[in-house]
Amino acid sequence: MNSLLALAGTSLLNDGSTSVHDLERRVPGFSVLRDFFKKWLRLDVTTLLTVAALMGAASSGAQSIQETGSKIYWWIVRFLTASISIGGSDRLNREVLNWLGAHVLAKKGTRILTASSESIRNDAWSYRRVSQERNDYHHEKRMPVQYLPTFGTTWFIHNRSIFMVRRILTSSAHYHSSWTRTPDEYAGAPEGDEPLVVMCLGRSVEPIKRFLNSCREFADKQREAYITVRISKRRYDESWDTTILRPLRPLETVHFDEKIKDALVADIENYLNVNTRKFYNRRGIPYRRGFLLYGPPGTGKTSLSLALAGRFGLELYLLHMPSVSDDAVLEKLFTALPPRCLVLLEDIDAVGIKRRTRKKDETNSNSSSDDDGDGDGDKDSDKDKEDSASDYAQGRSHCTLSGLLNVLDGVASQEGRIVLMTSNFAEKLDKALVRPGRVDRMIYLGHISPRSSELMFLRMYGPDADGAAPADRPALQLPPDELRRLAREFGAAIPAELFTPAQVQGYLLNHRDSPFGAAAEVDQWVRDEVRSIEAAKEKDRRAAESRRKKKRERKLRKAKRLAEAMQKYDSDEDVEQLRLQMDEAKKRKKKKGLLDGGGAVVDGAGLGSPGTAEDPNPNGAAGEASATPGPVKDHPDTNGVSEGL
Ligand SMILES: Nc1ncnc2c1ncn2[C@@H]1O[C@H](COP(=O)(O)OP(=O)(O)OP(=O)(O)O)[C@@H](O)[C@H]1O
Repeated sequence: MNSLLALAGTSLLNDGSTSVHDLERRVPGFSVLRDFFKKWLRLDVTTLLTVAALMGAASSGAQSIQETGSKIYWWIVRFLTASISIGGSDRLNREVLNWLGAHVLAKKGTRILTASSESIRNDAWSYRRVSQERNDYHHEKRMPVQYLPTFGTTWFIHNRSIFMVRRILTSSAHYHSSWTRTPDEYAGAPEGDEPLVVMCLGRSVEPIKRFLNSCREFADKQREAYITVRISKRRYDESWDTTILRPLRPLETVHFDEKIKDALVADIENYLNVNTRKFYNRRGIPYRRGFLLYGPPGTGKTSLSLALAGRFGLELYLLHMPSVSDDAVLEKLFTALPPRCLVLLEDIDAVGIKRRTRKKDETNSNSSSDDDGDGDGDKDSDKDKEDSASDYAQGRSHCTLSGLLNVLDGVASQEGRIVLMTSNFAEKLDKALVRPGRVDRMIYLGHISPRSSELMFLRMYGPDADGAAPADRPALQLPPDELRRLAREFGAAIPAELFTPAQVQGYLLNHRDSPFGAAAEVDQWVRDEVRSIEAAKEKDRRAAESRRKKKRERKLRKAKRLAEAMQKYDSDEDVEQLRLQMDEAKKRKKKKGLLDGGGAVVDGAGLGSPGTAEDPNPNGAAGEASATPGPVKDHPDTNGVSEGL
């Protein structure tokens, strides 16, 4: 086709008739085509081809001019500017873009932008919580739409220097744009991981370094009102791939025993002190600190962790243990932690519980299963299969306890970080996990006290932190004395150690616009809640009773079967033979049990197994904790932190 156009092009410049002849010679059938066009469409094909050829020549001329221009441009750029490039995944990349969004794009009236409704992805809480509902969403703030530079170059003046920032297109949008010749900025939206090149007119990189510092300072200021939470969202990815900003939560808004709170804050303050690090290093002690926050759901374990991160200006690295696929992933995530940060391991009891519980069950039901000898092994293996299928479905952790212990204080474990672990079932935790060095303090967060309920009431209806009336509810401006009186009444109506703070908060939220209503209806609410708690207890009691009854019946049936079998043996030899057979069956079963349950998981006496024969520590601190929801002892080797709301 190109040669045809070239030939046709020459035809206009040379003598027309010889060229047509030439064309006919080179393209057989050309004259037939020409006659057809002439007769039916009244068009002269030769002229059409000539015009097209001229346009092609002009375009390739323009292309080569463009290429030359581009070469000259880059030569000048290289000669006249200094530059620093920033990788797509570097945090600085995002900080530069944010700075440009706030300082350049908004002011310069740029016409080609990219928009994001989540300046930083905000979907960390989307992973499944298996056991309970959260009531935490009132803290979430909707992110305003943020406008950022799109692909290409943004130029601006900063501190009297001329800067250019190029956002480089690397993704599949490039393929489309080069294929369709669409300019990059119209071909697709940046995905957020495009590299940047920051250029500055002049031959020194110093102005760029200063500019990058400004971007960092600006980002720090923006962050002051937020906590940065980093999570690993993709199940089989080993990086902290998602960052979310959560509004700062003051420690005062997490209600529990003030003395314990102060002790905890002082402990962390002391740990973060530069002299403490030196102290640890000089004495060869690994510089790490671990805390276990435990108690029923909805008592503030997560809220306290977020508040502590805000209080100490630390980034929070959050791992929901049931979502961690295996030890290798856990190890890679821990290796990627920065030296100074707060790591929150949620629902730590999900690790290694299954094996322990199973083993315990086996021990408890040893005698009955021994007597059985009736193919329980098959049932066990079926149950194993069921369990792992359900693990898979529910996203339960496949990490082993030894894997977890290894990342907590193994050789490769990062120093200088604080680990907070949360658990609803501290009694199921292995002793190896909660030993000092891994867990230095255990803090029980329990049911709410009348005093904490009173404070929660004040927080709900009082003025905002800056002393202003609640901005969204200006009508709700109670005189301070009136507010305090209502809060006292409310607190007095809440029975001690019965409700979780989340329950009380839920009630108050339902009366968000009516402090008088909240105070007036609280007695009725308490009565209703107590009734439903008692109904639930009664239901549990009946279910337990029915389980016990069934177990008794099973045992009776077995005893009957045994007695019947015994009647068939009338000599001492027969009875002896029967005894030997039973012993043999018992041994077989024991051996099988050992093979099934042995070795993979480090087992230990649970915190909450006071008084069992195997438990070397029948009075273990958390054993008491689990037995009663009241104040609980601290780790025996640490200054006692015990807590009751
Ligand atoms: N001690 C508390 N003080 C103030 N608010 C609380 C407290 N405990 C819980 N809440 C409120 O209840 C909700 C749930 O709290 P949070 O998620 O911190 O509980 P949790 O103990 O971590 O629960 P889970 O064990 O289910 O993870 C939050 O909205 C929080 O504000």
